[in-house]
Amino acid sequence: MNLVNDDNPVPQGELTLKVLADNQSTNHTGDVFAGWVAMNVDQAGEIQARKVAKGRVVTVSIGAMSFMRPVQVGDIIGLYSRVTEVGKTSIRVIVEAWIENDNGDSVSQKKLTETSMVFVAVDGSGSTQRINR
Ligand SMILES: CCCCCCCCCCCCCCCC(=O)SCCNC(=O)CCNC(=O)[C@H](O)C(C)(C)COP(=O)(O)OP(=O)(O)OC[C@H]1O[C@@H](n2cnc3c(N)ncnc32)[C@H](O)[C@@H]1OP(=O)(O)O
Repeated sequence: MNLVNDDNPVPQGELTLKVLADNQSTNHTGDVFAGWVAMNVDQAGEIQARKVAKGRVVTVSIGAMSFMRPVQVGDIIGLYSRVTEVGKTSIRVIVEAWIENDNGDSVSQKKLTETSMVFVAVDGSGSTQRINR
């Protein structure tokens, strides 16, 4: 499966999180750094996985991420997520990040990145927890 592509012109999944790239998202040259995007992708995936686990989850795996375009300070990033598999204790979530800017008349959406993540349901002490379905 080719996870990173522009074949789908609209985001797939549920809008889970919206974040604004600000001055704290940049490196010393003023560019928004990939780690900031990855952190927000991780958070969106966690929010979606928690709904299934009905409790605490931890990230056990993050797939490859390619960044298809630069992010500018002031850009709004929409994080869309969908659950694709639920195991005994694990939840696979695909997260897409889109640059979404609203100029008042129209909203432009450009895909930034996409990845597949696996979260594991855990209890308060961090031990795996079976998911009740
Ligand atoms: C300039 C630079 C700036 C940088 C700027 C900062 C950058 C910013 C980047 C941020 C990017 C975000 C990055 C956040 C990433 C953290 O937050 S990392 C820290 C959070 N994660 C953790 O702490 C998890 C640590 N791992 C663990 O505690 C244990 O491995 C776990 C998750 C409890 C699992 O324990 P285990 O004994 O392996 O359990 P086991 O029964 O074998 O497996 C449980 C389930 O997981 C599945 N599983 C296990 N391993 C895997 C795997 N590798 N793949 C898929 N499934 C797996 C199993 O198949 C099983 O599934 P089910 O059949 O039960 O459904």
